[in-house]
Amino acid sequence: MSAAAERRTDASAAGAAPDAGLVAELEVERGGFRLDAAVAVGPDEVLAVLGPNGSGKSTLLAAIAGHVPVDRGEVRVGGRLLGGAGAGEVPLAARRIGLLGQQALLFPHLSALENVAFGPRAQGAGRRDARAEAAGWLERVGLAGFERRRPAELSGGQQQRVALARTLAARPAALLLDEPFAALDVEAAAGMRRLVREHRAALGIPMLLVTHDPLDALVLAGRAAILQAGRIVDEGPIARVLGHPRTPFIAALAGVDLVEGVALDAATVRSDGGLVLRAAEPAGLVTGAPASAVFAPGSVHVRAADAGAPAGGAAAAGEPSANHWSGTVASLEPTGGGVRIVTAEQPGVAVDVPTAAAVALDLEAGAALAFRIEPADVSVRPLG
Ligand SMILES: Nc1ncnc2c1ncn2[C@@H]1O[C@H](COP(=O)(O)OP(=O)(O)OP(=O)(O)O)[C@@H](O)[C@H]1O
Repeated sequence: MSAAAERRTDASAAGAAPDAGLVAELEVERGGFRLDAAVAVGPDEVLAVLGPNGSGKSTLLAAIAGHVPVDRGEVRVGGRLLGGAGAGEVPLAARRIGLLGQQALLFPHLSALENVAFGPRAQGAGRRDARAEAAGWLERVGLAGFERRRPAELSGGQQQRVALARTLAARPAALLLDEPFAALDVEAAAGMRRLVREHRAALGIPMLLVTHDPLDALVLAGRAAILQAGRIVDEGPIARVLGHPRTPFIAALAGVDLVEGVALDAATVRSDGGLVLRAAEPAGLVTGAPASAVFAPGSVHVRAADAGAPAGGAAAAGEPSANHWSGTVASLEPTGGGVRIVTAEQPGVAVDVPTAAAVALDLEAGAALAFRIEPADVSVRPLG
């Protein structure tokens, strides 16, 4: 089995039979970059693909769609070989893998109707039938009456809806979306999100969604795979992947603090920076083994450090007590309804306080603060 296959995202874990959906195992070399990844998406499932810039998300989708050459691997939908190194003989149009990107990329010289009719025509439909089907799709995406307009006569949001209609009119067996909402304003993006959700559910086809927005993943997908430097480093139900991130990138995306260290006991993690975090429930940590703790920046209680008191509730022996720490303010950033505090002693840990608390604390750079978090607000896990 290839390294990619060993790391294949597991639709069966979500109750789906992977062979009935989209299964891709791919190795791609591209300008010094190497992608070695495998995904499995159930027949009626949405998998969100998240990852930092340059981690290979677009390359993964383009390789599945057959737009970049694949060194090794294959793409199957419903068990049919549709792409990959051995699929050279399957013409692109016959692969029936729909790819919708950030830009609509419509044919500029064709009307909206002719753009959408292109797929049915390429699949052998007669001119009249293809146009009737295209008109139906334009109506479904809310563009009845816009049939004769050229792309240049449509707004960006309307163009993207034509592109969605064009993709779906080609009756894809699988749908790949590469940040399709990124270039749209808030209202147009919300409309597109709703259309994608409705139509994908109606078609019952596997969908891969590349996004930078954790809300897109929450609203549209059931599972998420995290790509980093061309490899999938985490995969699972959205709630677990975002709720207890395994990488600093996802922790930042999900807006939580991730602290890595070693386990002191089954429920306690000590970071390299000396922070000791204990969860309310034992979580199967093995003493001395790598482990991580996660908490929301807003769940931390903050007070001014008592002059002359031991730092942050440290015990007499100098060992910090669990869930207490102290620090001096290194930076203060405004957040939605308050202030984000970062200390010089724990630069990787953000703490959020509401505006009223920030005012009461008289926050300023260099201020000495004491922090406390309830065990019930800490989640711990083994690392790796
Ligand atoms: N056409 C190309 N030719 C050569 N290398 C490319 C090409 N497109 C992308 N790459 C390289 O492949 C790597 C992965 O890029 P890719 O666009 O897949 O990442 P991404 O995760 O989608 O990034 P982003 O979030 O910025 O869109 C990058 O190192 C990039 O430089």
